[in-house]
Amino acid sequence: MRYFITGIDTDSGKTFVSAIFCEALKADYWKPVQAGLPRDADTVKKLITNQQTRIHPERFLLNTPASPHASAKADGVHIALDDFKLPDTNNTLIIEGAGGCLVPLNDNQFVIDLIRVLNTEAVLVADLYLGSINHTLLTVEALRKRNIPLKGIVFNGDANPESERIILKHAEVPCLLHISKEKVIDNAAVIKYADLLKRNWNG
Ligand SMILES: Nc1ncnc2c1ncn2[C@@H]1O[C@H](COP(=O)(O)OP(=O)(O)OP(=O)(O)O)[C@@H](O)[C@H]1O
Ligand SMILES: C[C@H](N)[C@H](N)CCCCCC(=O)O
Ligand SMILES: [Mg+2]
Repeated sequence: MRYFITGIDTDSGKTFVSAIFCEALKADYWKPVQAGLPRDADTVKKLITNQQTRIHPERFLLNTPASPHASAKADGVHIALDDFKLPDTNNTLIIEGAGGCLVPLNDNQFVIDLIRVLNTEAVLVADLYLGSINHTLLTVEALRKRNIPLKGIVFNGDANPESERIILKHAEVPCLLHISKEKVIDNAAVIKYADLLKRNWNG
């Protein structure tokens, strides 16, 4: 199985959630497009403690922390969907996107097109700021429109029961995990949430 961790925006918590999924499922990790440093792959490597997870190299490692289409242009590189080949592994694979679903890879193609061609289920990370209901439901609608299966939503941030209720009602998918604001993001935080995820996980 493979899961594409997407978010409702950049900085929604995809890397933290990817580390939690890798830890819970002892899964491999792949960030196909990294724009700027630090490498999310390095962050995940530091955050996990299981010995089974393998970190696969990025297909595009770009210099500028910007939208991949712009970051690629600055490096004189062109990203095309044909450039991506799934890493060679039999293990469960966690794939992390860049920013949200409609972040451009080039002038015509988006992260959401990469999710589709990689033929993966998506997991949506939704942080809970004011405005996130709209961003979350728009993302769900974009995934639906392209027939991309959505495994569920991970809510990230201080609990907001009314936001979560209305999102889940319309998204018609389960909440896989709820992450609170943590003082420190470290191995212990990842293990704590990996244990919670395993309780909710139905494979
Ligand atoms: N629940 C949380 N509590 C405290 N800090 C958090 C939490 N979730 C995420 N963060 C912090 O917020 C920042 C952004 O999170 P993260 O890097 O996971 O976002 P991202 O969605 O992966 O962004 P990108 O689009 O750049 O890949 C990081 O510094 C991360 O440690
Ligand atoms: C550099 C950053 N941390 C992400 N990797 C890329 C975010 C692209 C966001 C583009 C946008 O939606 O405006
Ligand atoms: Mg990230």
